[in-house]
Amino acid sequence: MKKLVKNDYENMSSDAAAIVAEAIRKKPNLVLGLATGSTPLGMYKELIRMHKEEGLDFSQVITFNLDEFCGISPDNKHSYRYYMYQNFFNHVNVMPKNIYIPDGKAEDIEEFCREYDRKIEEFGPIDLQILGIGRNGHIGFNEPADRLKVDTHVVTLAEETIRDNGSFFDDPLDMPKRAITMGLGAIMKAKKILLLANGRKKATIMASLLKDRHVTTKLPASFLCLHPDATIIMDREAAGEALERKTAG
Ligand SMILES: N[C@@H]1[C@@H](O)[C@H](O)[C@@H](COP(=O)(O)O)O[C@@H]1O
Repeated sequence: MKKLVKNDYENMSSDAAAIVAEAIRKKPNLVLGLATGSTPLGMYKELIRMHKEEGLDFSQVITFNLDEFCGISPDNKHSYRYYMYQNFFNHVNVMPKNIYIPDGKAEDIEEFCREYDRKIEEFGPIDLQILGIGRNGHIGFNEPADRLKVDTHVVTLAEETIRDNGSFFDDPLDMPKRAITMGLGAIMKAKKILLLANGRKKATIMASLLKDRHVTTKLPASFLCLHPDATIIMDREAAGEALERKTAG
């Protein structure tokens, strides 16, 4: 696993965007796995700038989002679909037919999950998967558990995740308790993985991930240690404890 420590959030974001842009220039019909949350916002902003100022072309790119809340309609401003359109898709030339995001309102959710995996297999494997990380080590919404699922599935969110995300809702009690997430299978089959982490609130989990070097279902991101081409880009704040522990030990 490659680790890059950048001075700040802006540098982390522009490095991530540069990696995405290079991949698209090499392969215009790139299959790109996308993440939500506050972490990749800077990367999306930079990619939009590159599209507008440098003509970065997304017209053949195929995107698969990692996750979506259950029971939330696509036009709900708290849905990840809404987030993706607001923060990225509305500002670049990704074709709507090439955008795949789990449907939190699917009537037959189990069948939807199977179909999502079939689509990933049809176009995939994912060439480049962008990931954030939860404070408990989740990737997508694969929460720490005794067993991690391979396929796209419905997950009951961890208390910590509900607390962390609840503040984005007008009433934190409206925060859905379940979500659809891509499983570890499609994530680990991605040819290249880029995990982004910034801010002090991620320092403890990054220290566990980088220092302990265990693979455990209790820290889903630890599986990235086994991936042949995974890179972590973090800012100094997120890397802080890992760097300190390294110096100390
Ligand atoms: N499901 C998402 C993840 O895909 C995201 O990476 C993570 C971190 O979020 P943030 O970037 O806001 O810290 O938690 C959310 O709950």
